[in-house]
Amino acid sequence: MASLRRWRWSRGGRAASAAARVASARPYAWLIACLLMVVCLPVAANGLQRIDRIDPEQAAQAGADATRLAALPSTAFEPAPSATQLSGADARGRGWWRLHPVPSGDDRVLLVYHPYSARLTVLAPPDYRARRASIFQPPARIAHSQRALAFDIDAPGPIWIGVEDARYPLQVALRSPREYAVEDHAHVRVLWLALGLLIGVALVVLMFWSRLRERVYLLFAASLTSQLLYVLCSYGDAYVLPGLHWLARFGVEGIWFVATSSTILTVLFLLEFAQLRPRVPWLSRALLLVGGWLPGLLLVALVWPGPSDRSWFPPLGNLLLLVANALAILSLAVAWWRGGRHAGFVLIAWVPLVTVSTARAVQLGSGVPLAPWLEYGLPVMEAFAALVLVLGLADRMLAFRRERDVAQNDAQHDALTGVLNRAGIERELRSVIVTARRQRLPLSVLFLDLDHFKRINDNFGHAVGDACLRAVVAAIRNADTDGHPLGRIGGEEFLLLLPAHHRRHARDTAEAIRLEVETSCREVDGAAVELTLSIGVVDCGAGDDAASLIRRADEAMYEAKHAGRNRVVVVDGPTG
Ligand SMILES: Nc1nc2c(ncn2[C@@H]2O[C@H](COP(=O)(O)OP(=O)(O)OP(=O)(O)O)[C@@H](O)[C@H]2O)c(=O)[nH]1
Repeated sequence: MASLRRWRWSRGGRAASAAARVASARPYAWLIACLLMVVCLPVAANGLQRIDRIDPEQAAQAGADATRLAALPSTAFEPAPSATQLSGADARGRGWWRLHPVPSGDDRVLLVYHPYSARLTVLAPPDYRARRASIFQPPARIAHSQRALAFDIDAPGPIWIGVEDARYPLQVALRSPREYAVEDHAHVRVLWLALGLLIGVALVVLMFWSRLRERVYLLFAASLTSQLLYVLCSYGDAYVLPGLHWLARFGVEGIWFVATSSTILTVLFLLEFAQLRPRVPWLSRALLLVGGWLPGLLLVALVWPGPSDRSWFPPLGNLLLLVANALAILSLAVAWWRGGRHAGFVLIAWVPLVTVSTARAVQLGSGVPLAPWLEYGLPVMEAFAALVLVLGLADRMLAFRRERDVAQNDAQHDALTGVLNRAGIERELRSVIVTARRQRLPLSVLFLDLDHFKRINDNFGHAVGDACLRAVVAAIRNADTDGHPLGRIGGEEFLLLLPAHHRRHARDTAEAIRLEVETSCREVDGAAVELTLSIGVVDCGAGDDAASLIRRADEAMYEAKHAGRNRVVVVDGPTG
């Protein structure tokens, strides 16, 4: 046994060092490394010499009675093909087996892994009294996870196991209590690492929804929660968790209900998040039918009172899941190909998840034992998908923010000249007044108006008039190299804000602008326009607000007009 453990650990060690090499080669190779570790979780010899399958009819006649089972003729037993699993159950998942343990003087634990829907009856030495268990009937004192149903074996001798409702061959093993504890801890670590991630992401997404009230967040959180619940129920851990043990009363039908609800919620989330409806209308309709409406009908049929036989459910449910998965991948691929960036995110998240969930559906449907990679494939890939989709949500928020910024920019800027529009410059003025007051700094405002602009339009046309407005803005920027806030507040009227400028300093800037326009805007677009500016300058007084500053600057500009245009007029503040 010790050499076997050494071999196992050296195998795990080689896998880990190989994984480390991969990790240095690629940035996301840690994920592959994690998967390798999971796939290479130690598998011990199972402590059994042989398993015999008992003829179903003769086992039924003997009932759950070890004495009568032991008295069956040798023709009632046939060696099972494998000494690690209870294979050969009938179509309803029923059967009886006799286990021959490897002789040992130590106490051991009989483990039946991943029982899922199976209900067990175990007759074991020394007393051979019937002990019944399933994940829906957990023992009163829980010492381990529900990964395996465990029965203490205190004495040598054959063990009898009766199974009902098994959906695939069950793996069995006899281990020492210590070995059981070690392997169970390894399992709990891996499982709860993945589930913890899922829970964390679901909570964060729920918080986002509580503030943003966008349906896509709610659907995402609901999809994650239902996936989490499915893993917890199918692994049996839900039934030992406080607040969830009541789910045990629904048995395996409860698991089917959760699985189908999870498919529906996930499909609704995909449709919304990847914007499949506008991008791939036909495919999204088909997806909604196969992944939404039909599973919904199945759910209604499942809870509908009537005949208790629900064996029709798993094949139908699994079939719908497989078709919905295929449709989802196809829809996402087409949407991505048509430029849907978020469909790309979902594809990256979904392909591994769909692969493992399809494999799980095939495993459940075909009755092959649960493989180690598949045991953790589902929770690990769900956690991976959750993380990628959070990235996708962040990307979606970024795209919305960019759109909002563009809209905000458009709303505050003049399309013709690119400077702030009236609303934009007034907002800026209110802000610089507050700052100037807080910092006890001066603030000057220039009101600039083109002289005889009507004539330019009349003589040269509006196109030249527009070009003149752009030329004036360029000239103002040339003269005011510090790029102070500039806005167009009317047809040919501009406002320039000069924070930290005293009146005299502002007058110099205004004069420089006036001169620049006069000299550089004589000709625009080949037209001899001879542009000039009349400029009013005021500084911000104690009693000023944005409106009074603009009004006083406008009055100063009018004084410049009346004084003959092409000049700068500075007026004193109301209170100095
Ligand atoms: N090309 C062009 N013209 C505009 C635009 N907005 C307003 N205008 C014109 O600007 C002219 C403004 O004329 P007025 O208000 O009479 O002023 P003015 O001719 O410059 O005369 P003073 O200001 O007194 O020197 C009008 O003819 C408007 O049609 C614009 O975006 N493009």
